[in-house]
Amino acid sequence: MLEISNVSKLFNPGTLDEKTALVGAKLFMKPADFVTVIGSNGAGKSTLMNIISGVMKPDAGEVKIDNSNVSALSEHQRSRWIGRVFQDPMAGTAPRMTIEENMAIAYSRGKSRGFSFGATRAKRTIFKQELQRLGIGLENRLNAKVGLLSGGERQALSLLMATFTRPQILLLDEHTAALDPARAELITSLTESIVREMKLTTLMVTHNMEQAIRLGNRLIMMDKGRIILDVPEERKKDLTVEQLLGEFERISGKKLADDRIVLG
Ligand SMILES: Nc1ncnc2c1ncn2[C@@H]1O[C@H](COP(=O)(O)OP(=O)(O)OP(=O)(O)O)[C@@H](O)[C@H]1O
Repeated sequence: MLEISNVSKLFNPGTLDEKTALVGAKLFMKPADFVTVIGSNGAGKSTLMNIISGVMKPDAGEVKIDNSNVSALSEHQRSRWIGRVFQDPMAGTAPRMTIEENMAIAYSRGKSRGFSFGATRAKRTIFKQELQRLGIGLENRLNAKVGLLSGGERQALSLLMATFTRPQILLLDEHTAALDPARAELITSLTESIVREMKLTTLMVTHNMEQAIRLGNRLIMMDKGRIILDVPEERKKDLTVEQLLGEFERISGKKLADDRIVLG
């Protein structure tokens, strides 16, 4: 489903500010794989997400979705296959537009030109049904400006908008990190149910070790631009946070340095 082969990325090459972000990164994900990603500061996690979504081009290597090489396609061209939710609740939605208008934009993703952004009665019914899944009453606030929603409400809407056209790949970029614990838990459980129901192939970066172990069927750990550990479902089930930190230390020869680490 998603195949990343030998992807490398170096920022500011040949300058004092040279930074290695990815070194020959390889990752193969099967359909419906839900992979959590943890790693030290500057390990390359966001760069990996940016290269998959087309925000950045790698210096070398390829990204394939469903066996098609998408490396030459822009972020916009890839958006019909990729849904993404960012850490910042402000990032995934248009604040000056209403919930309904935001939903209409997400709904039109991947549809042909000439598709109207307007919300017809039929579309409005679909939007309401979808919003009901979130269980936070947004279906009764279709005309509310998104900028007036709380961070948790906006993140729930972003998650819905990123997924309701069933993307081939869902990228979750620390999408619960900016929320308070109760809202983070709400978004986490919504994520779990949407991913499970839609069988979405999902890659989720998190700084929450407990969440990384609990969610998904596979866990990868990154350090210095490389995937240094890939834990399959059978091993992940019984893993503890202490064991995970120990594994990191054993492989990388240092303690996990992550200033946003949450042990759970
Ligand atoms: N646009 C950029 N310009 C220059 N250097 C960059 C850029 N983006 C990332 N880097 C550098 O590339 C490396 C990898 O960064 P990246 O943001 O992918 O790491 P990360 O694993 O997401 O880190 P964190 O968990 O701290 O957010 C770091 O050294 C970072 O400073």
